[in-house]
This record gives sequence, C-alpha cells and structure tokens, in this order.
Amino acid sequence: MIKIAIFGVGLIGGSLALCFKGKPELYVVGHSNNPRSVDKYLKHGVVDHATVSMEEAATDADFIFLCVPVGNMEDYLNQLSRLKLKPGCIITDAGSTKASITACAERLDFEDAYFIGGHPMAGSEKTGVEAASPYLYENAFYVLTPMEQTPREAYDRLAALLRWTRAHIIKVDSSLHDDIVGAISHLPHIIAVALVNQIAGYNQSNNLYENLAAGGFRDLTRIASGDPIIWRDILSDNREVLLKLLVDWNSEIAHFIQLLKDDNGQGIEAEFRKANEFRSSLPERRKGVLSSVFEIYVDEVPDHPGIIGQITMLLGNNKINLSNIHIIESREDVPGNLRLSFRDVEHMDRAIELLTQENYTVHV
Ligand SMILES: NC(=O)C1=CN([C@@H]2O[C@H](COP(=O)(O)OP(=O)(O)OC[C@H]3O[C@@H](n4cnc5c(N)ncnc54)[C@H](O)[C@@H]3O)[C@@H](O)[C@H]2O)C=CC1
Ligand SMILES: O=C(O)C(=O)Cc1ccc(O)cc1
Repeated sequence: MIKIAIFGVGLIGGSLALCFKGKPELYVVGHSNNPRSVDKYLKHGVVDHATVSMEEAATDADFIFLCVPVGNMEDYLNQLSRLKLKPGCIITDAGSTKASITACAERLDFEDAYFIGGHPMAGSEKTGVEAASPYLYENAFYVLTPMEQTPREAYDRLAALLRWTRAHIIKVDSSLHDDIVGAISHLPHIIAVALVNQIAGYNQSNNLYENLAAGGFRDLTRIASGDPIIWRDILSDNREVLLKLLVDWNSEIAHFIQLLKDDNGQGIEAEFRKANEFRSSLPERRKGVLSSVFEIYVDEVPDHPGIIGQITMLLGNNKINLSNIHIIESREDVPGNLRLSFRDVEHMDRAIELLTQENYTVHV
C-alpha cells in the first residue's frame, strides 16, 4: 500500500484526498490538531483514516501533503524535520505562494525524504472539507517547484501520483510562480475586496446600491468572498511582489483618471480595445487559477415542492455535477427562475441538452 498523509483536510486537502481515496494501492490518512475535525473528515468519508497525531500520520507515509494556510507551512515543515520519516518520502504542499516555503524547506534537513513545492491552481471562494470535490483539479494546472537538488525519480513519482487529479502538471521556478500568480490571482483578490468595500461604504447611506448590484458586479467580485485567514497569509507572504504590482495598478487607475479628466473618449475606447484583444486571446475552455463558473438559467420553474429535486435528480442520474443552485424571485405559487452553476463547460453543455429534452426553457 502507498500511504498518503494529508495535513489540513479542507477544500484543497479534502479535494486531493477524494482524488486518491479508493484508487488501487492508495491509503489516505487525514491529520488535524482538532479531534472534532478528525471526526468530520471520517464522517465525510474523504479519508481512510484520520488522526490528531502528527507522528502517526507522517512516520510511515510515502507522500505528505501540507494543505494548511500559508502562514502555518513553516511550522509544519519544522515539525516534520524533527520526525524520522520513511526513506524516499515526498513532502509537498498546496500553498498559494511558493518562494518562502521552498526556501524554508531548502534550509531544513529531511534526511532521506524530499520536499517538492506544489500549487494546484484551482479552487474557489469556499472553504472546508464540505466544499471538497474530486473534480476540482480536472483540467487545471498543477504547479510543482522542485529544487535543483531534487532527484528526477522523486519528481516523477510525485507527478505520477498527481495524475489522479487529472490536472496538467507543470514545473515552474518558485519565485517566477509568485510573480505570475501574484499578478493573475493575488492582485485580483485585492482589487475585488477593495471594490466591494468601496461599494459597501456607499451602501451604508443608501441600500439601493446593494439592490442594483447584480450580474456583472457579482461575477467580478466573487473572489472577494475568499477566506480571510487564507488570504491574509497569502498576501502577507507575497507582499513584496504585490507592492510592485500595486504601483503598476495605481498607474493604470491614474491613467483612467486622466482620460476622464480630459474627457478623452478615444483614449477610453483604446483601453477597451486593448483589453478586449488580450482577453479574447486567453484560452477559453481551460480552467485557470480563478475558477470560472458556468451558469445557466432555467425559466419559470413552477414553485411546487419537489421540482428542484426533480432537476437535481435528473442531472445527478446523468452524472452531471452542479456546483451551485440558486432560486431567483420565487414567491409562493409564482413561477421562479433557477440559476444552476457548473464548474466546467462540458457538464453545463450536457445539462442544457438534458433539460431542453425535458422541455425546460434554458438560457445561458
Ligand atoms: N482556496 C483555494 O481556492 C486554494 C487554496 N490553496 C492553498 O491551499 C491551502 C489550504 O487552503 P483551503 O483548503 O482553501 O483552506 P481550508 O480552510 O478549506 O482548509 C484549511 C485546512 O487547514 C486547517 N487549518 C486551519 N488553520 C490551521 C492552523 N492554524 N493550524 C493547522 N491547521 C489549520 C483547517 O482545519 C483545514 O483543514 C492554503 O495554503 C491555500 O493557500 C491553493 C489553491 C487554491
Ligand atoms: O475562487 C477562485 O477562482 C480562486 O481564486 C481560487 C484560488 C484561490 C487560491 C489559489 O491559490 C488558487 C485558486
């Protein structure tokens, strides 16, 4: 049996556990400091075994995944370096930043074990094992940041295990990772939070802001609902990169201020053209670091008990994974609309086909 120990079985650790559990020769052990979390991991069936003992989880493991907040990674690495690990054991992490943890691991002595940094570049604003899914990483990039001295054999063994995630494994230098992910993920999170807080401020004096903030505002700011502790740690750890990115962001905003002051319509148009061009060159059907949500609307769903069950059962029976379901403006006896969200376009396309066959009116 190959033993995989997962420290921190939340959204990311739990999704990894679900990719591995039940696969030939794999045995998954979850660890938490908190006995109540251990019970929860077992109740959710995401691991084969769970324990509060770090030693029990780690000592005979072939792979160790650290899936705790970025701010706790160093402490876990230090603790692991004091244990006698199985020769050849691979320690990896799932943290959203890579330079500091790789540098920390480089300073430590794991004897015959190896550290290889990792970052599955898919996730969501949700947290906890309740939100875990075995499909989370499908078609996403999974970055590995091996060190110069990492043996090829160890890298290959980790990459082979990670094939169960159905992600695309890619090797990137750890500080290049932090520059790029800082720009495409961490900076957008700051912008989303600042924007939501700006509007929340206006809303205090008039809640029409809240009522009118629909569609586009919700799409643009979904990531502002990310977990405060997880994001505190990511932003603090990558602060040097982010401070430079925010200087550039300020110049972009200053440029817009100038265009508006000058009432420079041509300049505004040029900005939109430039953005449209880059955006339309982005790969469309691949998962990126900011997960896309594929949504459809089902019209006039009669508001009687059981209708939602019928729809979810229809999709479930056809192995279509819903990531969210929302009832819009449904009052008693008045037909409502349903918003169904999917994590990938294939599931959405199949749902449209099935629901249309069943005579539901569907809009994308
Ligand atoms: N949320 C996301 O979409 C993504 C997150 N990541 C990274 O994955 C890691 C885990 O994030 P999530 O699974 O989203 O968070 P989560 O909150 O769902 O899970 C975190 C896990 O760590 C445990 N934990 C929390 N505080 C702890 C502490 N002080 N000491 C020990 N354990 C603690 C929790 O009990 C939980 O099991 C983070 O390093 C994050 O940067 C990576 C890719 C995507
Ligand atoms: O909700 C989203 O789309 C995300 O941004 C998820 C995410 C969060 C942290 C990461 O390091 C990678 C992906």
